[in-house]
Amino acid sequence: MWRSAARRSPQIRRLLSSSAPQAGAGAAVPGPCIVHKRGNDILHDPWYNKDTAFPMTERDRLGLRGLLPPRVMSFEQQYERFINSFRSLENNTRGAPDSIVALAKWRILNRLHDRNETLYYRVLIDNIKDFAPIIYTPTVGLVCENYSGLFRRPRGMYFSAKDKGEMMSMIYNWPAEKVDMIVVTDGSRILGLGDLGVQGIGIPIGKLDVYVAAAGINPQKVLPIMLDVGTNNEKLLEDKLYLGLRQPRLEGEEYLAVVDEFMEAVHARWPKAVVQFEDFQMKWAFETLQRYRNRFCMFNDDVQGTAGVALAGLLGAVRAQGRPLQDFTNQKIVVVGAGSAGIGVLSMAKQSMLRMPGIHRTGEGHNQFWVLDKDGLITKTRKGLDPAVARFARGYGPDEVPDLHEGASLVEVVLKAMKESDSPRPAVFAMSNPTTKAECTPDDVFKHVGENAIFASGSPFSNVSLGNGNTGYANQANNMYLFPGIGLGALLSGARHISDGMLQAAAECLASYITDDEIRKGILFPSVSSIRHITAQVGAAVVRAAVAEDLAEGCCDVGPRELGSMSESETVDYVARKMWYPIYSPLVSDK
Ligand SMILES: NC(=O)c1ccc[n+]([C@@H]2O[C@H](COP(=O)([O-])OP(=O)(O)OC[C@H]3O[C@@H](n4cnc5c(N)ncnc54)[C@H](O)[C@@H]3O)[C@@H](O)[C@H]2O)c1
Ligand SMILES: O=C(O)C[C@H](O)C(=O)O
Ligand SMILES: [Mg+2]
Repeated sequence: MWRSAARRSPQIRRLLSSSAPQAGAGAAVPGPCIVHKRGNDILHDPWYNKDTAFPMTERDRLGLRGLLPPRVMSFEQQYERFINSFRSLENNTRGAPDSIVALAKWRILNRLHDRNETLYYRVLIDNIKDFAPIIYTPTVGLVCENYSGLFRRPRGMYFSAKDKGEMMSMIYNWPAEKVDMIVVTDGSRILGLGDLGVQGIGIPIGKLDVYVAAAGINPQKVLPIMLDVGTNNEKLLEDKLYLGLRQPRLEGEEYLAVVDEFMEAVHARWPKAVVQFEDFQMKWAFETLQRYRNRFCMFNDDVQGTAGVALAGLLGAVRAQGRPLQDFTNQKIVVVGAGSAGIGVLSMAKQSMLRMPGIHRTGEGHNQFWVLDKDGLITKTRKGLDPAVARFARGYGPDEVPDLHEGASLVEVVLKAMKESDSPRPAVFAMSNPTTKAECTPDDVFKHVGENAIFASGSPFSNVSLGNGNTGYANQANNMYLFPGIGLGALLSGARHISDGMLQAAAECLASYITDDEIRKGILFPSVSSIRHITAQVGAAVVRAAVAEDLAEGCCDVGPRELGSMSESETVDYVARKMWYPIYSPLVSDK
């Protein structure tokens, strides 16, 4: 039933294998790179720095002779040296509290990032499964919580409420001439940790590291951004070390004026940059998405990226039950949390159901969704509902469960709404991040729901041994499987904006990635180790959808007509070839 053409293409596998030097680089021997500086300035620039790997000829050319120890190390030796020190750190911190170990690992990677980007991104790409939990979820949450204390040097840009009227010129302070990918937050809802104000900058940094590792976006062309409009976090406001504005958050028109000015400034300098909104509290997540999505090439990852990943997981759960995909329209779905993620998931699930062949429902009369927030089940009697949530409130109708009331608890909803469920494989997705905020663990699920359950979580967990040699799979349902491909596809297609069709194509591509055999075992998502391969597929699906909808304007010297004439596999090859790959280039000084 399900094609996995993507997986079976040996040509693409070869092209993208992360150990091959030509992977995504387009050439085994890199071309020279012109550098506008000399001597120590080069050693202190992580983009050009090669540490002890500068060959003697280059040391002479660039005024480096004598500034480094005489021995020239190879890239492979430097790589091994780093991995060895990382492994000794692991050994030396065994038994220490988890948070201490996590921060120590983050520090060693962060120091390499500050010093030598080529080596940093290569170790990240090659070890993405081990290192993603450090530079991304869950450790990035801990880093954000402790950001003001951990701060050593800035990364990215900071626009604050005090910069009103200045942003159009400030944007030119960024040293890179070209920026392709921006991730911006206002720090108001950092993972499940709440309002962390300026400290939320760790999230755009982590997301963009994933962009480089997964989508091969050139790290010189990424820009993490913090919009500091204040914080309502009392603890931070009182913290003497807090590095952000010590004022309550701007609200209403004042808030929107800051975001408007920022978006105009970005657009003026880099009209083709893709902007990803990340970790905005719900009201602003929806409002800014509506406000900008038809004017700029932007998307909200928590609403739209998450929705696609959850949809791929839900479709996988239908397949795991041995049912045809159309059966998705009969699945009962309970969503706990009526925020940007939960409502995003429901909207996309509903859209996908309505697109299924033979489905002509308007959605009003047919409702197999139950949504709860911190006050329990949401019904139409709830006062002051956000319009985005109101669409999913329970009311009265043929599909209503008569004895479920406003504010009913999760236990009541599951026991009553699911009473008649005949699902042989119930699926539980504990999507909240970081690990400490997960709704439940895989151990809980396989113990209480049964061995046939299907489990996924936002933060990584280990698989569970079920006895008799069987494994309960702990899938990671994280938007990292989609946002890199959405951003890359939007960039390479030169899309004017990011449409629902492009997002749907991304989700369907991810859903079709997994084979029937894997699905039967309860594996819903591929291993994070294949993230570059997945992203090439997702990116290509997004490019093709943009072309089909006539939204593509092309990128660099590849116009919409050429994109449109590419076959499916040629599009994947094209996307893969566009990926940057870390390799030392010969440096030539123009000074
Ligand atoms: N796995 C992923 O890829 C992914 C993507 C996006 C968000 N998330 C995570 O999902 C969580 C929610 O994100 P969001 O953007 O929807 O946040 P949000 O702040 O917009 O919404 C949170 C919602 O949860 C509800 N809630 C809080 N405590 C609750 C409780 N005890 N019981 C029931 N409902 C409760 C709130 O009422 C609100 O409706 C966060 O932890 C975030 O990190 C994960
Ligand atoms: O950052 C993540 O790991 C996923 C998601 O964007 C979140 O906000 O939790
Ligand atoms: Mg997020």
